[in-house]
Amino acid sequence: MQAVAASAMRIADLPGPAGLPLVGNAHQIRLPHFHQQLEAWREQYGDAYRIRVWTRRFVVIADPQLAAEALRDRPGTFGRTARVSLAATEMGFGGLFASNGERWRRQRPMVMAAFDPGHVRRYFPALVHVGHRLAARWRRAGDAPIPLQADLMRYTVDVISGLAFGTDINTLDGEGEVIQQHMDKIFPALFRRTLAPFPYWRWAKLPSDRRLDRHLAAFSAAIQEFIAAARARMDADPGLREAPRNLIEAMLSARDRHGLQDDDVAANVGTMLLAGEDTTANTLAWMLYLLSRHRWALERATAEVRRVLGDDRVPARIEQLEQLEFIDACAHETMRLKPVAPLLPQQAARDTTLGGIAIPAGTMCIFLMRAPANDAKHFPHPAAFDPDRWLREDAATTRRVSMPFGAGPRMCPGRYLALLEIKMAMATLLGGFDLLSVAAADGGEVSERLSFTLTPTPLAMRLRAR
Ligand code: HEM
Repeated sequence: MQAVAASAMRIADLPGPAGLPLVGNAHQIRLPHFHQQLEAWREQYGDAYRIRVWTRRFVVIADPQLAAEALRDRPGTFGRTARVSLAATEMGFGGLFASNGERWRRQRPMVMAAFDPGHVRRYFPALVHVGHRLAARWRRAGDAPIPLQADLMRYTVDVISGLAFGTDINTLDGEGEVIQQHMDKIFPALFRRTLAPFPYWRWAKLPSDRRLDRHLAAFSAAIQEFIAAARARMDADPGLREAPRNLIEAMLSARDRHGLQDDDVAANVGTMLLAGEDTTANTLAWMLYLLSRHRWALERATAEVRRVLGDDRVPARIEQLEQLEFIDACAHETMRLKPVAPLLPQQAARDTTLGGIAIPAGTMCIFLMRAPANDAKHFPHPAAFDPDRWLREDAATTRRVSMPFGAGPRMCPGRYLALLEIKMAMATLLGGFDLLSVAAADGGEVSERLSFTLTPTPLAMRLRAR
């Protein structure tokens, strides 16, 4: 990243869609389809253009090299937008994802340690246990349609609370009220608030804001329970202060030594639940949908799982998951076509230039992450579902352009866990069941909706136990 050169192009000189006097381009944007609108404008205006939403000006960048350059230059030059930070902090999630600068720097190593491959591998027996519960849940469903995303979210929340909080909340065996039903409302609300023209809810609350407050209160009570349980374990066994076994214990023991506050601990517990739930569950939902539409790939994936598992119906050893090459390729191909983060908004923390464009401090940049990964310039037959492109010799180039976990120092710390969870769920499903169908629960078309993450229309899955 260079300092601003006198010859740099001004944002006002970039091409972009014409807007109306007051609203700019706001009237052309429907939030659930914001990403598709930005991708369509990219076809017209190229890899760098500008838009205005009310008073806020955005530079939209779809060049993968420039995106990687900016994402690497964090926390110094770019960071999460002030809107995301503020809206998340107001809702109680001012943890790692929403922080910038020193506050981010202080938290990142702790989170990285909690999700490092060595730690995640030690958790594997508990993951096997959750896999068995998922299989049992699906066997209980029999021939009935399975609400795919809802079940997958039970799975991901059970995994994350076991791994990061040391609490077995077991929502997979339950049917009633679960923590996920609050998270379902919180994530989309956070997204809406980050793009709202002004923060009206600070002055007057609509009925939807009051409902959100109730969900936030219930969610916060659940978080406090995780923290209280961890405190009780640490009081009973003071040795855990020196050798914490999971993220929540690490944060509690670092609280005194590294100046973390109670609020930081709660904010990160909430952050991990949100960041770990929706992302992995929706990636799995998209993957099952795409496999159901490409029967040849489904058959190959099924054959691979059954060969590797032998007599097991649920994986018993991590080495089995590590042999699932084709499943791994299917996961990457799914994240190329349906990345849960098709765009990454960032705000410039200081004056800079990016690709010859002068970017003053405070400018909002939106990096389009899916567009280049679906461009014939970088990928032959970009619209095809072709997992083999990840197994070919030139896969390294493929990986440089498709960046589903982001890039640079803020790259997703949960990526190793996410891929392991994905393989565990897929092996449990294909090992123990035949996948009959995945379709929109209402019988209509399956479409994309952006609500912080890219989600499919609610899906129903049918299985037959082997
Ligand atoms: C398939 C699943 C997942 C995908 C596609 C995904 C994707 C992403 C992306 C794109 C980012 C932004 C990276 C950037 O700014 O460069 C991110 C950040 C983050 N992810 Fe994930 N993620 C997944 C699963 C998880 C899991 C399982 C966790 C663990 C709980 C997690 C925790 C986080 C956190 C805490 C951040 C913020 C990191 C920071 O700002 O330093 N994610 N993720």
